[in-house]
Amino acid sequence: MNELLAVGHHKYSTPPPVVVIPPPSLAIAKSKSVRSNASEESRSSSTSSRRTAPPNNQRLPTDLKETAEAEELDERDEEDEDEVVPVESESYVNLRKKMVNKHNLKIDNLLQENNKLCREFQRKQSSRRFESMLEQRRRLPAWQEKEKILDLLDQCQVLVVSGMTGCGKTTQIPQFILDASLGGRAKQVANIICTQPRRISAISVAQRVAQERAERLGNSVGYQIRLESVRSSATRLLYCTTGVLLRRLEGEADLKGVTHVIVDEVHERTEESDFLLLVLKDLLVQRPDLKIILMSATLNANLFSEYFYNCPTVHIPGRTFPVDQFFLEDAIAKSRTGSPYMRSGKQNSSSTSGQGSRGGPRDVVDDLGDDMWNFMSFCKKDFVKDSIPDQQLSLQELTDNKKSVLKTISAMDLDKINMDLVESLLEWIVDGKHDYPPGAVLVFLPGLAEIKMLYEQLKSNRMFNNRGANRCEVYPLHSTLTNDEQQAVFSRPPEGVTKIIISTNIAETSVTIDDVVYVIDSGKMKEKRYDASKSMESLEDSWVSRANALQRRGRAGRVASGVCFHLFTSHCFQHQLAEQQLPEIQRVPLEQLCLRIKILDVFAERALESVFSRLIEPPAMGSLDAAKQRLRDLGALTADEKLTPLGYHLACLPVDVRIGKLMLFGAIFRCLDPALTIAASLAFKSPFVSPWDKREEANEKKLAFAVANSDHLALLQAYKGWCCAAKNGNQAGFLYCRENFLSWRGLQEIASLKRQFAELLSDIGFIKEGLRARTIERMCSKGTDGILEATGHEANLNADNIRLMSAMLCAALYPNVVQVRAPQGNYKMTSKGAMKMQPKANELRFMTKNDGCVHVHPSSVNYTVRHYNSPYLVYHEKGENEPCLHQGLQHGVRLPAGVVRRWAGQHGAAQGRVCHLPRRRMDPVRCLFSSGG
Ligand SMILES: Nc1ncnc2c1ncn2[C@@H]1O[C@H](COP(=O)(O)OP(=O)(O)OP(=O)(O)O)[C@@H](O)[C@H]1O
Repeated sequence: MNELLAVGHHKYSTPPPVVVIPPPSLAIAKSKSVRSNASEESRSSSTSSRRTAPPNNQRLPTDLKETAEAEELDERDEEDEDEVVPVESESYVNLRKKMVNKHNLKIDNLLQENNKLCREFQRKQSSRRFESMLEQRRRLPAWQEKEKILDLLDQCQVLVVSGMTGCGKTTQIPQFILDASLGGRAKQVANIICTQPRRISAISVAQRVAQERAERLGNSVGYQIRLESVRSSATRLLYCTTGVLLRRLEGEADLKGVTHVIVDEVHERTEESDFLLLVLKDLLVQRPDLKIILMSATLNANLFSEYFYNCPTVHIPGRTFPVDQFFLEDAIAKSRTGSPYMRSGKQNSSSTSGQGSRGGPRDVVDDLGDDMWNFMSFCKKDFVKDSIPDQQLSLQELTDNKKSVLKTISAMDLDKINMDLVESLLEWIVDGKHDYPPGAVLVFLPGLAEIKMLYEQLKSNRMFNNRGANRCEVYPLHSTLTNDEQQAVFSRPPEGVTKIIISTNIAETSVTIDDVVYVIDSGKMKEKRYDASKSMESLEDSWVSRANALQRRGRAGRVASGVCFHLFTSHCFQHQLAEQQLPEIQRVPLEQLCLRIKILDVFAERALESVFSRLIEPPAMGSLDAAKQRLRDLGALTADEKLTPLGYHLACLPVDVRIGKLMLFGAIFRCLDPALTIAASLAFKSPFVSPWDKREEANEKKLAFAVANSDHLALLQAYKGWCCAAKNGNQAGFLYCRENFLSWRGLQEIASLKRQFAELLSDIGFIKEGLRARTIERMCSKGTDGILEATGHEANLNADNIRLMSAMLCAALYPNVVQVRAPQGNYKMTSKGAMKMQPKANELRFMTKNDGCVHVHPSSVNYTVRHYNSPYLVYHEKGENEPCLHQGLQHGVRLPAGVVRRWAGQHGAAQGRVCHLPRRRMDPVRCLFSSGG
């Protein structure tokens, strides 16, 4: 196995290690001199008339040529006919190949290109389009701080810039640096990388900046995201995702040729950006000429400054346009809605929410009297008009008004997103019976499921479904859409049509949708959480932090004044929301990060503990020890913390390491499709559902899928059955789900994740190159998810080999092994003599190496099993604090309080092959093969 992985015999992969040819050293000018030239330039350009010839007009021939070029450029500007830089497909394999080739670029070419850029920039000053954009840019608060920022960058290596949303950090600051350098000599032209947390922002910001510079994207400004880039040899300002820069650092540790790295939205504290800061901190010593700029919302600027040896900070005061901020109480008053999510008496008594518990403020309001439903109808009829300001209401009306709002809030389940309220607000906005201007609406919901739910709900409302007049265009926006689909949200609707964008938090930072006037913030988001004691990662719905809420509000008011509705109370905003999210690094498993650290040359030889301790806010060292142990058990890391070939490949897969291992084995052993199905369900959640009142029936159906004592294989059977049923149409698929207690939405999610996983494997060269999730989706025919069609017969030769699947699961989940122990045995006398009786299921004992006795969970297909062919099982997850409950692949099923939140799942390994598994550090796959599998 090690050989397979090391030699990289998967035909598309570039094998480790990468040999990087050192690039020709480019003399990077000290920015001091860049600035002095630039200042001169800006002085000269401001004093001279824009249309007159440059000062050294005695150089006639060049001059004439330049004038002609200038005219040509201006014409091109106005006619929009410059050469288009094609969108390139940058698979990870490609990227590595390119990184090696790139250094062959001659320094002469670079200088020639720089010269051209400087000349073009000169001429641009007189372009009408450039001038008009400049007018707009000058009005942004960031412009007031331009000189200060450039001066500070002259003097120091690191700078933190903070400012309110929309003040111009992302679009302007990189341009200040670039423009200053373009006024200097060719040798001193800056080469800037600006990281963005998400691909949508990398693309849209690059597009905007190119527009501001009156040029085509891919000329001096470009972008690069995983699998796509628009850039050319002339690109000197590259917006890229943080992940892309980290990848680049894998092969190009010193970022030679780059003069500035700008890390945008550092306050988001993603795992990647925290890690990038650590890498850059080390790089500063190696590259004293490299400048680093950290850009952050107003919060937390000091933390970053302290991390970089108390570097200076610049705060950009002021914001662009005012945004009226409303909370739940105002939203209800405006929309006058009732809600099916109201607490019923039953819900009330079982409410787990702190806000809804008895004795809380809601109960006080409940005591106000009237039956709730009567009250709601009263609300709809007699509510005082919105348009009348509070001051003009009688005391009676005012009290009734406030009282009714309080009563509605008291009746709502505040832990749920009230889609009806969202719909009512949208009706209120689109109806236009208010004083706000027309404009697009951006709705923030936590995830894809909620987006689909609202989308469907709006489809049955005449105002939004366009069955009558064409009044609205509704766009979903989430990370699994293609770039083109995501870009659609930036399009302008026809006059009189309202654009409604329903988005996850991917539109929360750095994105400007220029016609957004209204923001509706559900107050919820999906957050990665990790329970180190249980080794369990999950994606949970949680309340946003105040910082998130402000970022969401900031999506309005960027080009005109705006309105934001938060669907939580002002009290909740002020007193209950956390100020900021916990940094991601403290709530995710650390295995992936360990691998990514080790893949970088600078850290390869260093102890992980010393690297982690230098992070801006290091995670608990206990979590690191657990992560290292898991990686060693998995065979990804050696005892002396070196990456194994498996570890190397896992480092390139941004998924949980066990899931990654299963995906790699699926590709290597040519049973890709089933491996991806299981991997996707491990990463998402089990599609099996178990309604409270039909648990028995649901369990029976699940047992019918059981194969080889395996929950994983049961799931595989269920998924295949669904695909088969769906061949007869969607309706048949639905029916199959209903009959078999499967979640249709869950199966859809698994299908979608499978396609994304296939893209990742293709990206690192383990399967056909160039596969994209969306292209795979287009290959779906009735009842398929597109994987078989896209990856081909060869990759799935062994897709029906259950024994091989067992072996792979065993290899991927090792060392999560449970030993099954039967009691000494009772004997029964029969006519043939004494016969050993099979033990009852509850007499079996399940032992793990570290936890002692554990139990199989009731939802597992193994719960009632009395006899196992093999005395060993492997599992995905278990509860550490409840050693008698053995947890597994299923997620999200609520159990009685105080027990566990996830259910068990286990996989029985084939008899005979795994008997040596518990031996320390034995490679399970080798073990399987050596025992004849
Ligand atoms: N696509 C666009 N169309 C029109 N105006 C835009 C566009 N992008 C940016 N702007 C203008 O530029 C301003 C600055 O945007 P920029 O993204 O640089 O702000 P920022 O300070 O980085 O904010 P944030 O941190 O919220 O992303 C916006 O407020 C808006 O006025």
